[in-house]
Amino acid sequence: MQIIAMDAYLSTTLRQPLSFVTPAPSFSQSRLDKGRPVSMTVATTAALGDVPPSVKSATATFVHGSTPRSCAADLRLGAPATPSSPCSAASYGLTAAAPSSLDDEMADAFATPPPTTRIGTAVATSSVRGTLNPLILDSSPSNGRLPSKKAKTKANDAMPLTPPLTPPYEQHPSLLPAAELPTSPSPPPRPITVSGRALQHHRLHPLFASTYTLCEELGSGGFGFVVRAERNVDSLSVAVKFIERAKIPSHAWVKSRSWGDTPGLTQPTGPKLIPMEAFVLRSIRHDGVVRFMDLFEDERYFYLVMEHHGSPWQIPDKHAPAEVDSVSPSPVSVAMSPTISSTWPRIAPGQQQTLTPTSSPTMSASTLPSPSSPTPKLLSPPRPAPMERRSSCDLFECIEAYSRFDEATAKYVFAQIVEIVYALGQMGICHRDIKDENLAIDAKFRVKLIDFGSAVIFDPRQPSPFYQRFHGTQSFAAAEILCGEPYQAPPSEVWSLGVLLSILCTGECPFADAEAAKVGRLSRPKVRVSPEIDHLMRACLEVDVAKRITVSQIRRHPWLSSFFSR
Ligand SMILES: Nc1ncnc2c1ncn2[C@@H]1O[C@H](COP(=O)(O)OP(=O)(O)OP(=O)(O)O)[C@@H](O)[C@H]1O
Repeated sequence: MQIIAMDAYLSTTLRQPLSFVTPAPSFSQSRLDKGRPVSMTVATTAALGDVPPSVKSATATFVHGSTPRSCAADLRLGAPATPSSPCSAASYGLTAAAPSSLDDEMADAFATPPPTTRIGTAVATSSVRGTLNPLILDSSPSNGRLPSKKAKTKANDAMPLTPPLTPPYEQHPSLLPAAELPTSPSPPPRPITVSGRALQHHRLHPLFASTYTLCEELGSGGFGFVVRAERNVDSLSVAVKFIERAKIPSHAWVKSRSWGDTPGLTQPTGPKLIPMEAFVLRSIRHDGVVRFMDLFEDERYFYLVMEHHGSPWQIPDKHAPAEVDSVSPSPVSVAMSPTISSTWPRIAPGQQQTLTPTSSPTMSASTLPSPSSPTPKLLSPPRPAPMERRSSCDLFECIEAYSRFDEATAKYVFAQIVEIVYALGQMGICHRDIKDENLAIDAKFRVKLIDFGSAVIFDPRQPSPFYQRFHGTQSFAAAEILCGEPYQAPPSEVWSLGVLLSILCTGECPFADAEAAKVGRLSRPKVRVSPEIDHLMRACLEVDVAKRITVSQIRRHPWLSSFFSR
C-alpha cells in the first residue's frame, strides 16, 4: 500500500520530480470504440497479477451509465522500465518515489480499503452485456464510425436505467411511456438508475443531505457515479461524484495535511487520506477545468462536489433561436443549420458550415429529466428515488449528436482543450485520460475538463518522469503505451490530442485498431480535412516520441496560431 503525502510537495513548489503515481495500465474501450474493430492482445492472463480470473473476464463488458463507454481492463505493461528511467526501481504500479522528506508520512499510512481497481465496477455492471474475452477487445466492424444512437438505445435496453423520455411522442406513439399507453393495465415498475440503486437505502452524510438535494444522474463509470445536485441555499447546480472507496486503487490515495477545515470529512484530526482525483482537482484553478467545491465522506463513498458544466446534448430545434453568449462572444462559432445561422454564435464570414446532423432524430432531443423530475427541496428523504438519468453533457454526446464538427467549430473546441492541457502542464499536472467523454461542453461549445482519476503531478521544471502503468483509454493511448513501453505523460497526452482532433474533424478514430496505432498507420478518413489539420494531426500522432510535436508547438501551429494570438 502506498499513500502519497502531497502537501509538502506542492508547498515546496514541486521541487522534486515525482513518479509516484504509476497506475495500472488500463486498456479501456471508449464509447468511440463501440462498433469499431478493436482487436488487441494486451497482456497474458498471468500478467494481470492477482486479479481473479472472474474479474478479468468481466472487464471487457463494462457498461458506463446508460451507454457502454469504457471497457476497462487494468493490465500491466509487458516491458520493464529502462534502467535509466526515473521509475526503473519501481515495481509495477504501486511504487511511490516521493521526496524523502515525506517518507515519514508515507510510512505510517493507515490501512485503506482493499485496493480494487476499476475492474471491480466492471464486474458490478457487466452481466447484462454478455461476456467478451477480456484480453482481446474485439467488437464488430463498422468502419471506424462513431457509435450510432441506435446502438445506444440498445445499450439502454440492456441496462436497467431510466429510458430516455424523448419527444416527440406524437410522431412515435410506440415511444409513449408504458404508463400512458391505454392498453397497459398496470405500469411496470420504473427502472432505477445506477445511482438510484446505490443510494436508495444509503444514509447520506447529514451535512451533505442538508446542504444539497440530489437530482438526476449524469453518468456512471469505473469509480462510482455522478449525480447532479442543487445547493439548497441558492439552487446552484453542482455535479457530485460518488467515488466508491473500495474501488480506489491503492496508488490513487493521497495523504494530505491540508484538509483539516473540510467539515464533510470524518477522519480524525491530522493528515487525511484523500482520493487523488479530489486532491488534484482542488489544486487546480482554471476556467477550463470544473471547479472543486467540497468533499464529503462516509463509510462507503467520497462525495466530490464540483462545478456542473455543460448542456444535455441534443440537436437544437432548427426553428428556435440559438443561445448567444452576450458576455464573452466565442471567437468562432457554428451555424447549426442555415435557418438559425444568424442567431448561433457567429463565425467569420465565409466560414459557416453546416454540421452534419445525427442519423436518428428520435433520439436527438433526449433532454432529461422526465416530467416527474422537479426536485422538492426536502431534507428527508434528500433525493427522489429512483433518480432519473439525464443525457450527458460531454463532448462524446455532442459529437455523436452532430457526427462531426465543421472546421471552425473543431478549431474552437480543440484550441480550448490545447489551452487546458498546456496550462495544466505548466502546473505540472497531466490528466492522462484526455478524451471526449472527459470534457463537459455547453451549448456555446465551451469545454471543461473532468475526471482527474488518472492524473499525475510532477515537477514541470524537470524532465517528465516515466510511467509504467496506464489508466487511460485504449483508443486514445499513444503508440508507446500500446507497445508496453514506459512512457512520459506529456507526449502521450499529445497523442490523445491527435486522436481527439481526428474525431472532432472527421467523426472517426484515426486508427483502425491498436496494431495500426502502434505503428502509426492512419486510416483514410471518409471526410477530407484541410492540409493544415492533416499536418497537425500527423504531428500529434508521430510514433517517434522525440519527433512528436509538443503542446507548446501545437499552440504555435499555423492552424491554431491565429486563435492563440488574438
Ligand atoms: N462536473 C461535471 N459536469 C457535468 N457532467 C459531469 C461532470 N462530472 C461528470 N460528469 C458526467 O458524468 C460522466 C462520468 O463522470 P466521470 O468520467 O468523472 O466518472 P468516472 O466514474 O470516472 O468514469 P470513467 O470510469 O469512465 O472515467 C461524464 O462522462 C460526464 O458526462
